[in-house]
Amino acid sequence: MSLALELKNVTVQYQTDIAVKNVSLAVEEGEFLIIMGPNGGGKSTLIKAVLDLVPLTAGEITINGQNRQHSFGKIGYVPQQSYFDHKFPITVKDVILMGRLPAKMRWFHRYSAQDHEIAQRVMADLNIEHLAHKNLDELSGGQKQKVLIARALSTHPEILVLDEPTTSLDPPSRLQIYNILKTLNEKMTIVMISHDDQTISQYGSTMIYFNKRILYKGKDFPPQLLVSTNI
Ligand SMILES: Nc1ncnc2c1ncn2[C@@H]1O[C@H](COP(=O)(O)OP(=O)(O)OP(=O)(O)O)[C@@H](O)[C@H]1O
Repeated sequence: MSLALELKNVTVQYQTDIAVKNVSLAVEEGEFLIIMGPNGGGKSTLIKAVLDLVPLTAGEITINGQNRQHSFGKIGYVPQQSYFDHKFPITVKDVILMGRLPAKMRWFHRYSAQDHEIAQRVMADLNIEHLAHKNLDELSGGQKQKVLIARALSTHPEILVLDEPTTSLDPPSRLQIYNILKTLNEKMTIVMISHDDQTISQYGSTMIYFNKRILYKGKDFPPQLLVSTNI
């Protein structure tokens, strides 16, 4: 089995704060990796490092054996929902099309017929075609989350990275999102930050407990870790 993602001795430091400390991690193709850990423990920084959104202080990250800087389009990213200003007047289809924007955008970018076709297809896959012309702020939390997943899928990624995709969703909407992810996991590797310890047993193939470094990696969530590590 080949590696979808590999981190070797990765450190990320913000000014004086070390958020990720000398982390090494190998994620195999087809894994569903769940990252848990305390607030402020560096989980988001870890995935931002994978996405090339923060510079590495030390170490190396490869995506399918290639340096992370050559991974544009290979990773789909679903950020925390709070990233989006929900009052911003933008339609569902426009949000999904934005996922097709090239790494180096020109001033007047025109979406191609293929971009529109792909946006249509990912909306159909997630059963949200009927929402295409709605504004983002007209949607429920669960619908918004599906739109963000559709946007991430619009580049046909090999890895899908999600930052707490079910926060603030009710249990039925959570279940819908998890089931979508389970189906997607048949075709792609998934890396997801979650505070929902129910998730690991049913959906994740591996979990790590993270606080600046990996304190646990395995198949089960061990609650005693929270006590024994005093966090
Ligand atoms: N852009 C930044 N500049 C400076 N410090 C930052 C920046 N982003 C995060 N940090 C700091 O890095 C540490 C880790 O933050 P990070 O958001 O990665 O943690 P997290 O585990 O995702 O937290 P949460 O569960 O609350 O989302 C925190 O101390 C935070 O204040």
